[in-house]
Amino acid sequence: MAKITVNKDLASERAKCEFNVEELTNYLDGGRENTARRRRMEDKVLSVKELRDEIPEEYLSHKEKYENAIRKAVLFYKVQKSLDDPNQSDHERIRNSYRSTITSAIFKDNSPLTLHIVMFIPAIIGQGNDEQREYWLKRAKNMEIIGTYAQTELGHGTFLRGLETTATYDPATEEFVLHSPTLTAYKWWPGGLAHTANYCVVMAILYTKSKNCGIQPFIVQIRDEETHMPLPGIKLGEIGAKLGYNTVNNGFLGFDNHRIPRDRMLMRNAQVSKDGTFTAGANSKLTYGTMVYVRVLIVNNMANLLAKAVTIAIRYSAVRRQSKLKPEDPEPQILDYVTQQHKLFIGIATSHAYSRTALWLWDHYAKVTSELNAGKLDNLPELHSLACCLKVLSSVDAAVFVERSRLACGGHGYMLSSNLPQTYGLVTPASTFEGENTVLLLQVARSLVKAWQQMLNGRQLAPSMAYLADQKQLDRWDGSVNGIIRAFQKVARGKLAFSVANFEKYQKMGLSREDAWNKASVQLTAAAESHGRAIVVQVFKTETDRIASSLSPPLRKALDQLVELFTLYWALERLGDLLLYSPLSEVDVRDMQARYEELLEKIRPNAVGLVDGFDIRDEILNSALGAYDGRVYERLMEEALKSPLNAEPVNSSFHKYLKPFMQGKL
Ligand SMILES: CC(C)(COP(=O)(O)OP(=O)(O)OC[C@H]1O[C@@H](n2cnc3c(N)ncnc32)[C@H](O)[C@@H]1OP(=O)(O)O)[C@@H](O)C(=O)NCCC(=O)NCCSC(=O)CCCCCCCCCCCCCCC(=O)O
Ligand SMILES: Cc1cc2nc3c(=O)[nH]c(=O)nc-3n(C[C@H](O)[C@H](O)[C@H](O)COP(=O)(O)OP(=O)(O)OC[C@H]3O[C@@H](n4cnc5c(N)ncnc54)[C@H](O)[C@@H]3O)c2cc1C
Repeated sequence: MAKITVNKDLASERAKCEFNVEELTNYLDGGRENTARRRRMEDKVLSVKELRDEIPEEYLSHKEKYENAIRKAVLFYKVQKSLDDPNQSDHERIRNSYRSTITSAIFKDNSPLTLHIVMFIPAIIGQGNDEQREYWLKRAKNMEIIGTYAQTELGHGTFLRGLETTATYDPATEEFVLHSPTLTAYKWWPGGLAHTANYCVVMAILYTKSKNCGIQPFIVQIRDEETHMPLPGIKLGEIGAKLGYNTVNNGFLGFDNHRIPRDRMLMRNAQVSKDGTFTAGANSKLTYGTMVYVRVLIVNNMANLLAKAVTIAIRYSAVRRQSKLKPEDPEPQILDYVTQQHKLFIGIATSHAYSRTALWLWDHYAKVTSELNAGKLDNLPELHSLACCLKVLSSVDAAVFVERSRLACGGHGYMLSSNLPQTYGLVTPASTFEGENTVLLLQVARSLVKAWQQMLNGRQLAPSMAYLADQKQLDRWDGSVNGIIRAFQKVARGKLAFSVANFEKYQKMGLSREDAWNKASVQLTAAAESHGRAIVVQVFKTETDRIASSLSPPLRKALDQLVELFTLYWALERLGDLLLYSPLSEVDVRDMQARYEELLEKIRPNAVGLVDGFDIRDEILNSALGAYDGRVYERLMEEALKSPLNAEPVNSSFHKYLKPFMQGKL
């Protein structure tokens, strides 16, 4: 194997790291065996040279990008399948692979099969009855059919009760007639829908016996299994170029009185019998279950994407030298500027925070799902609220800190060869998809207002909201991490109390409940955001304490520093709130600021070790700035030379346009 020459600044950073990087990687992976398994899988996938791109994806046309992505998706799926452990349950498989980012090595802009894996199969599992699961899952898991999740329409994404696609039951033929009555009823956005999928789960308003029975899921064939031609009564296409996700093949779909058999309605929750009698499920919101599942997955996805961005930016900042700190000294590494540390260390801490929170949420999701399967629905509202608020916070923070990582790399961060713009293109849509963030915060607010009323009635609250019932004042500011967590809870409680009071005041002033809610909604969403912050800091602290207790002291210390940095960062970001709702004094603020700056200094020698600990291979980072060896300038030049414009010294446009133009002949 060729010896790697590592940039000397990066090498000396690695030499001064105070903990064992491999121990950190094992901790993040959930044990040495998981690390080994992940690496074996990466080795195997990366050994398939056909999965690599010869020409950088960015130089392909839109059509070529799609075709190349499909070529790789098929191969990638086969390789992954050959590595599957058949003894693992779906839950274990997802839990054990939560740190797997290998998809990024193959697709800079995501796979056209993502929706098949992430939503189509889960929708069948969550919405299909036993018979339907037996039939459709086998076909979907064997890739005999490829599907997607078609819910959003041109006119409605958020407001599901406003969807216009209808599924009208015809008892004479025992069929549903799917129809898009208007242009705005066209399904719009589903990944893989345009040219990849031949089936999809369609969410449509069910009409039977002339009654609207709400949104129900239907499994619909949209293309012929042999020719892949759209079936009669189906209009299909691609929605066009986007900020990111360009290889995901997002599509549109319209129905012209398209008929499907009765057994194509997924009937786990609600049913339509042969004569058209509708039987409602135990809770109509169980139909929204696939979205809850994906919101839970998104939290982890955000942690992984942020880990990628911050690895690139920290390594680059160790290599890059610019300006002067002291006139007599050489130009320092830009990582020595405390403002640079302030921009980036929070990204490392945030990735850890959401990685821990995502696992905690996943286990909670698994517990509630098994309760639902046993007919116990009590914990569904809390799960919905938690999934909404953690999806919102993780997607907002990831977008902010990925973009900050890009900006922290100066001009080179703007290059696609840094892979930072594409990473931003992968995180930013998560603020919109799977429930637009403001809308989800309003769902959280709704659950908090309900909890507030339950508390006033002396009822017990769900565990994640129990702190709302803590009436005790926070008498003293002790500045400890646990003290700050309690202060965050006081902030959330105080903001909620204030928004509930205003909501009630607006109603007393004569506004309808709905108008009062709308008028109070800025405060309500702020309360929901604070509730989310309180949960994340608490889960980050308690889960780190729980899992890290057996680690070596130097690693334990480094992790504690990240927890403290995260807590202090948000305390300083939310000073106004803390001053309003906790006994914080000016002296305490100055003390927090000083501690925060001390922490940056303490973390500084470990910064490269911390991102090395994420253990994201060069092939996955896909970045000229972030590679392990730090050959930043050489790689930037190598990537520049791949530009098709560099294939010839003079471009033909010179003779065609520029020359005649400069000579006044054009
Ligand atoms: C919730 C809504 C906003 C409102 O719905 P309604 O109008 O029907 O509700 P009401 O206001 O009447 O009632 C509210 C009531 O219901 C409760 N409720 C609501 N939702 C739920 C729920 N899900 N579960 C339980 N309960 C629920 C709520 O609490 C209220 O109860 P009370 O009355 O008691 O107070 C709704 O309209 C809504 O959800 N809108 C959002 C729509 C949405 O989310 N659409 C998503 C479309 S699909 C999509 O966007 C796909 C995106 C692409 C995803 C790709 C992700 C990839 C990355 C992650 C995975 C990585 C893995 C990598 C794998 C690899 O590639 O290798
Ligand atoms: C990359 C990407 C992939 C996607 N993939 C899929 C897919 O595979 N399948 C699928 O079905 N869909 C998919 N979607 C669609 C996605 O789920 C919707 O875009 C999303 O749910 C938001 O809905 P909307 O676009 O209608 O936004 P809108 O609801 O129109 O939002 C616009 C603005 O209105 C505000 N707003 C709306 N309602 C309210 C309210 N009640 N109170 C206050 N403010 C409000 C929002 O806050 C926002 O500021 C995808 C979207 C993207 C970007």
